[in-house]
Amino acid sequence: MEKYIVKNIKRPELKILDEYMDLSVSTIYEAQGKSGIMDPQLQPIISNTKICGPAVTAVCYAGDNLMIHAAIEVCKPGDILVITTVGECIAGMIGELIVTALQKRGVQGVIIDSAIRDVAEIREMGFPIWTRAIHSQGTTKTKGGWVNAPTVCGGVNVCPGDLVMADDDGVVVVQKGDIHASLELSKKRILKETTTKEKILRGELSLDFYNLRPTLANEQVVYYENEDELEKSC
Ligand SMILES: O=C([O-])CC(=O)C(=O)O
Ligand SMILES: [Mg+2]
Repeated sequence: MEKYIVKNIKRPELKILDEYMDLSVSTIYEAQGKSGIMDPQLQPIISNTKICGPAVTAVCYAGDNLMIHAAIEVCKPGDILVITTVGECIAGMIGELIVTALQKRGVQGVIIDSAIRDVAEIREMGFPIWTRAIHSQGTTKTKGGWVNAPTVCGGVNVCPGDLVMADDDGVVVVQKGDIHASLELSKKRILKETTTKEKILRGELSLDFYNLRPTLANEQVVYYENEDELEKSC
């Protein structure tokens, strides 16, 4: 299979990325019909952080980070580098030095379906990464692969230029062609949740406004007035 690097990709407009920043991973995932969410084992190394931007992808061979070095040159400010490997990999594919280079290019953050190292330093640098593992084992820089090829990260298809959002809840991907529709659906969901929250704050019970009492009855869940009544029935 031909190995390649695509230097220029189409990215979503900045205006729409700004609008997405008001959303969250869980909202987008729900609005997309419960899809696009990565494996929850990809965890953030810094909490209370949200990133949202176009995906640049790097596909490396396990234990070799040559294609990450090649990807750095292709990244533009605001990009999110999505790194996957051919073959399972728990070696520390990126560390403080690569993160220094990524920060210098204005990359917002990294999603990596393998491992990283130098975590204390990267936290200190305030650079957000969602990673499957942390491991000090080093890598080689000898094997060709792909930059800006379609890939699968954390179980989700990612194409270059897709929108990636990551926050404390995980990582979600919005395919390029769905960006406008997902935004509208997400906004609708936020409106609905705002109304629900207002009801909760007014003291309304979710059992009533979701009309869940018939469901409890259908599930044959029985109410007792107190523990004595329960004991008597046993
Ligand atoms: O150099 C590497 O291969 C990974 C690393 O530790 C760094 O980027 O600092
Ligand atoms: Mg290092």
